[in-house]
Amino acid sequence: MSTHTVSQVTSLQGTASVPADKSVSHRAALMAALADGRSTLHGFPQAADPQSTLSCLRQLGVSIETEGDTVHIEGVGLHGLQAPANPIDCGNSGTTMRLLAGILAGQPFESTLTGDDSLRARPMARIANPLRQMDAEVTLTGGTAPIHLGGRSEPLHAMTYRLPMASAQVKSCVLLAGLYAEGTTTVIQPVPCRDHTERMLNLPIEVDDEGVQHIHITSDDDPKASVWNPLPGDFSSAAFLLVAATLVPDSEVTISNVGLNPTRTGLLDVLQAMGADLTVTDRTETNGEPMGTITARHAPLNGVTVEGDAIPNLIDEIPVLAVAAAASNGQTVIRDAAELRVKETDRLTAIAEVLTRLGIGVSEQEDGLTISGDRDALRGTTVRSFHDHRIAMAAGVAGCVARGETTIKGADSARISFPGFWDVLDRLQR
Ligand SMILES: O=C(O)C1=C[C@@H](OP(=O)(O)O)[C@@H](O)[C@H](O)C1
Ligand SMILES: C=C(OP(=O)(O)O)C(=O)O
Repeated sequence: MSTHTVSQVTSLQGTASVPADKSVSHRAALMAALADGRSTLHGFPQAADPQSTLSCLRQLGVSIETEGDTVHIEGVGLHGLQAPANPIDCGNSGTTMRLLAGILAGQPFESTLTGDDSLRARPMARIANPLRQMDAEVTLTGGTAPIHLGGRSEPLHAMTYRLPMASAQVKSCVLLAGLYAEGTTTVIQPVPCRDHTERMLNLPIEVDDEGVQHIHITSDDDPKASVWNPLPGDFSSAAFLLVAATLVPDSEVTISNVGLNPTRTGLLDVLQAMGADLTVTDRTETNGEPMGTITARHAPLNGVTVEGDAIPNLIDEIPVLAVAAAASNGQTVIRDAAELRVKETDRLTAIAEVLTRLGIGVSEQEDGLTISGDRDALRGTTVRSFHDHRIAMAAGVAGCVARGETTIKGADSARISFPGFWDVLDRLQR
C-alpha cells in the first residue's frame, strides 16, 4: 500500500487544472456507445473509474480508440451491443455498475457485472428492485454484486418510479432501462440530484404542484453521437484544491474549465456561508453543461449546519467539507447524509477517524457528523484512507494545515478520480 506524507504548508499559489468530470465522462461514453456513429470526447480522464467504463464497453463489442486524452467511440446503436465473453469488471466504480445495469437489463443476451472488494460490498437492491418492476431478470449475490442480468427478447415494461433515495445512479439506471421499454418510463425525484443524464438525453421534465420533477423517457430518446470539446472539469476534484486554498494562509488558487452544474456545486454555497473567498468567472457551457473558472483565496471560516435537500448537491464533497469544518471556528453539523455509509467505504466513520486522529473532536451520528472546529488542534500523524479516493485526498488537505507531518496510508487511491492529485498539491506549494 502506498503512503504519502504532507507537511504543513505556508502558502498555495497558482493555477491548476483538474481531470474531466467523472459523472459526465461515464455518461458521455455510455451515450456514445449507444448512439449511431462516431463520438469524440476530448479530455477524457485517465482516472481509474471512467477508464473502467471504457473497458466495460470494449467487452460489449464497442470499438474505442484513444489518442492521448482524446477518445473516439464508434457507436453501435441502441441494439448493437454484443454479448460479453466474461463477467464485466466495473473495478471500483459504482456509477459504471449501476448505469450499465440499466442498459444491460434490456439486452437480448445475458451478462454479469462485478467489481473490486469495495464495489462488491455496496447495495445493489436499489437498482435490482426497479429493474425487476420493469420485468428485467436480475439476480444479486446477497444484495450486492456480482449482478446477473438475464437476456430477454421482449422490450421491458415501462413504469413510473418514485426514487426512494436521492441517487443519480438509481435515477440514471431506470432512465437508461427506459430506452429499452415499450411506452413512457417516468422517474419521480422528490429530492433533486445530479442531472447529467437528463441533460445529455434532453429529456422532458414536468414539475408538479409540489415542485417535484417527473422525468420522462421513451425508446425514441436514443442518444445521439456527439463531440465534447472539452468535457467539463470535475468540480468534485476541484473541491479538494478549493478547500486547501481556503484553509492555507496566504493562498490564491485558480482552476479553469470546472463544471458548474448547479446539482454539483452545493459546496460553493456552503463554503461561502462559512466565510470563504471564492470567485467564479468566465462562465460558459459545453454541450449543455455549465462550466467556468473558480478562484479561491485564503479566508477564515466559521462552522455551519448542512442538511436536507442541500446534501445530494455536495454528497461527494462531504469528506473535504468535514476537513474545512475541522479548521473552522465553532461547530459544524452535517445531517441527512446516511448515503455516505454506502460509498466506496463508510465515509462518515472514515472521515471521523481521520479527524479524530488529527486531534479534532468529532461525534458520529447515524446520518451525519458533529465537528468541533479547532484549527490549532490539528496536528499531523498517520491516518488511513480506507482505500477510498475521497478520504485519501481529504486527509491530504487536512495535512496542509495540521502541524508537522501527516502520512496518508493508501494515498494512491486518489487515482480513482484524480490521478495527479498529489503532484498538483506539491506544485502549488510556495
Ligand atoms: O450518478 C453519478 O455519477 C454519481 C452519483 C452519486 O452516487 P449516488 O447515486 O449513489 O448518490 C455520487 O456519489 C457518485 O460519485 C456519482
Ligand atoms: C461515490 C463515488 O463514485 P461511485 O459511486 O461511482 O463509485 C465517488 O466518486 O465519490
